[in-house]
Amino acid sequence: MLWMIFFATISAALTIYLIWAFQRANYWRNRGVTGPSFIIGLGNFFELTDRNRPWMARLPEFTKKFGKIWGYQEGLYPVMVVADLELTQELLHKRFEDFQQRKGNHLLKSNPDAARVHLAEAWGQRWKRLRTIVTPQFSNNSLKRILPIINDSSRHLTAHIGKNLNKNEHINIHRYYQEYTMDVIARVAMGVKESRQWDSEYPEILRAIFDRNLREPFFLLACMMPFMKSILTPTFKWLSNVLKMPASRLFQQIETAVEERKKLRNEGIVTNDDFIDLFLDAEAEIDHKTEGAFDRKDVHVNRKLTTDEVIAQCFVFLIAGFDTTANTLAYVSHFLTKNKDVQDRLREEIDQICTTEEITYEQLNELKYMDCVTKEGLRLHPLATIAVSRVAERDCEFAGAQIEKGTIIQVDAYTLQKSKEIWGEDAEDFVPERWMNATKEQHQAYLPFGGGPRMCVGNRLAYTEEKMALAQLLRKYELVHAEKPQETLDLRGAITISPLSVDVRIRSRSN
Ligand code: HEM
Repeated sequence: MLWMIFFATISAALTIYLIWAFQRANYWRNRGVTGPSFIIGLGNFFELTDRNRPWMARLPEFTKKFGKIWGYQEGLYPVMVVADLELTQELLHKRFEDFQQRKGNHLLKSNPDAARVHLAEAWGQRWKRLRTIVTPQFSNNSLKRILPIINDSSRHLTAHIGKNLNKNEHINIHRYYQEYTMDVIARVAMGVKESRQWDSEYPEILRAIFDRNLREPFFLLACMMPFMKSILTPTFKWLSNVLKMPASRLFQQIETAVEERKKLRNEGIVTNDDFIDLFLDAEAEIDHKTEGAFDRKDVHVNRKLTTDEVIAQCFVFLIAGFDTTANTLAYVSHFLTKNKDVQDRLREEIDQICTTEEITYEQLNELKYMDCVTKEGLRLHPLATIAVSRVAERDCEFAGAQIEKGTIIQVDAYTLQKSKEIWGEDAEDFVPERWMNATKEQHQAYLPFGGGPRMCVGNRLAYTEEKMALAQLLRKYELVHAEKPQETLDLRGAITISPLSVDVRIRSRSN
């Protein structure tokens, strides 16, 4: 009898689920939006999680086929892709109140009122408060204050790379950049006292986080059964603590660092001037309770960050500061080995402007051709565009379709950044000079850091690190391609997009 009740309950639940999944499968068709075919319930899950064929870099294939507006499914979550400049402006800038949050990981995204919410996943009033507190840490003054650290870490990077000088074998320079960006962010955010390139466990932990396989049962179930999230997420987090998975190891390390710092501060010992200290001291200047657009009456708003919030912000900065900037440097290095004329011109500019051993903030700002080179690298490889997405706050109209609250809109930045309509016939080529006379439309179509109020908060830190590393490296060495030049790079990743390897030989300067 009990068995019968059990089977009847399971069959009823399965039938209800299937009816619902079938209905969700028609979400885009009912709205007249086309897109690739998918498996009911799973959606395009297997394409999205294929690390060997990064989904974001594949969006242009489908945009070409289905046009500038199309739809796909992440399990049962409907996603609209837009590759249209006006719609992108509308999404990111003009209709911020309708589209405040970005997509996030369906399994791990925290509840907005959870204790450990970080800036990238918060929304509403909580986001506004965090953003107000965090933004000053990336101002000109703050960047000037941390410049000696960036200078020092980039000199260590140059020394490490220099060990391969004039050798015949090539190195994968991407790994060196990962050590460098981790070094900078660990020193700036976590108060690590001195450079620890090739002697820190952080890069390994971070690599494991980015390289993790998203085709895991928990993530699959979270996509297929959003209603199970309240069980799946805590179970997964508990398991990852027990199994000491990389993200939870990182959280534990940050937790220890923050607790130790609090103890020292309580004893009156002033230690660092890093993000931990700044966040422990931070207070928002505005009382956001009074801001209508972000008012969520049931949320208790405190102007000081809690310890959990400090830990969460440090976590997101380590994650965001490590991989993105290292990838960017690796892509640019690839282009510099392929375009010797660009490398020579850049070195000339560096020689003219960076005349002192310690490179200053003002000198970095004067490197105009460097600006063009770094921008052009990010134009061709925007690498983090998965974050340029928004979620509808309410049922509303977008791109001519009536969409439901919770619908995800993903910008196809790869198409916009390589569109011949916008960039001309040489859109696919590496031409830094184009940035000297870039049009308004081109600036709008340049989205490696997203756009609008949620644009990447760390973009100026990323540019500063990148320019400093290239200036230090190129004034000493020449980057030459491996014996067998890489025409194109093998791309990998389901979150950000990384080159599998960027093979470079290091030579003494020829001039
Ligand atoms: C080349 C390097 C980088 C790239 C390409 C990049 C890219 C992005 C993108 C595309 C977004 C989403 C923007 C949007 O939704 O409109 C974002 C957000 C964010 N980035 Fe970056 N990023 C980089 C470096 C950094 C660094 C160095 C940090 C901090 C140390 C950082 C911290 C963040 C944070 C906290 C957010 C969330 C902002 C918010 O939601 O208010 N990023 N980044």
